[in-house]
Amino acid sequence: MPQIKLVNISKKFDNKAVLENIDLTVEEGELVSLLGPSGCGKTTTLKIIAGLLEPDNGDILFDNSSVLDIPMEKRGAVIVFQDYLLFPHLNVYENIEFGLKMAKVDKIKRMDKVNEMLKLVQLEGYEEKFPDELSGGQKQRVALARALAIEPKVLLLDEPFSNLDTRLRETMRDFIVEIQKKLNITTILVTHDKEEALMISNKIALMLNGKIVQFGTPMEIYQKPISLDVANFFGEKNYVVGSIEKGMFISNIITIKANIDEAQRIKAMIKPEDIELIDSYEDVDIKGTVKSRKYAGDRIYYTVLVKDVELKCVSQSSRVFDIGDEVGVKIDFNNVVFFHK
Ligand SMILES: Nc1ncnc2c1ncn2[C@@H]1O[C@H](COP(=O)(O)OP(=O)(O)OP(=O)(O)O)[C@@H](O)[C@H]1O
Repeated sequence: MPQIKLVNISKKFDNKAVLENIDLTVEEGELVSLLGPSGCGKTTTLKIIAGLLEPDNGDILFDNSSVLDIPMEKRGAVIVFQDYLLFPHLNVYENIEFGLKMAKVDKIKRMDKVNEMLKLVQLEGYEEKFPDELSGGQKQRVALARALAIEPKVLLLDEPFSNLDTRLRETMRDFIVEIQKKLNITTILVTHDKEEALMISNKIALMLNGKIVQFGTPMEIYQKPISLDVANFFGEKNYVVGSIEKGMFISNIITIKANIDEAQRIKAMIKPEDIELIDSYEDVDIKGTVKSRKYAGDRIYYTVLVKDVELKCVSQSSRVFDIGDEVGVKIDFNNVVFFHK
């Protein structure tokens, strides 16, 4: 299964830049997510890799050879779209068989392959069913089986879970990751769901406005965002403004070590989950007052006023505080990230 390399890919629609200088390397057998908000160019990137669209500039390499001049059907990359695009007049067997027929694979081999795929996606016994007799999860498994039947080198998944309810979404995620690992197939998945990308990817390419703004492992990208835009994409954060003097970040509410150059205005990012609230009589340096509380079952969201700074925090502790309570505020300083303002 090949390594995929996008080199300086750009694309315009109606004179509007949709992709700008995209560079991306997906190693053999890796699952990489293209993550980003609606309209940032994820699907366009996927279509360019598959050969459904041509880039205006740049190159696409599979194992270091350009595939730009190779037509879609010979490129060895298949896309599974979010609406599955099953043929409604063909049954499950015929849907899975379709690509093999197009490739003129002989009948016995087709039968073997379809049966292998039915087993892989656990749909044995469903051969005669038509798409409208299937649940969303089953349709998706047929679409996956149809895509994998032709033994592609590259699997491209466009929001494959977005039409499924939460429970089924989790099951299908695990299922796809399992199959992807089993076949060791190089896979690129498009999603706007940050949690999904964090949970299933080897690496994430975060796209904003037609550019890849950060590429890294889920932990790198979440813990060490390189910009405020990246940080904010992953949810609400606290920003405390201060300065750097002699290796220390100094602000109104915290003074901590910071290994960055001296600067007058710096923002320290503190994630809500890195703040713990404790009873105020315990031994803590920072104290505050609970301003608001939102109960979300397994978590509680609080805002806490520390001097003139309002901090958001999320707690999974069984200790519940009331609005107006005086609390101790413990911050995990190891996870603080600094940005120049
Ligand atoms: N064939 C086309 N002609 C003109 N504009 C297009 C075409 N395809 C996509 N676009 C535009 O390009 C931009 C990027 O679209 P794309 O589908 O790649 O985004 P996306 O990140 O996949 O978004 P979504 O998650 O909503 O599908 C959008 O502004 C879209 O309107």
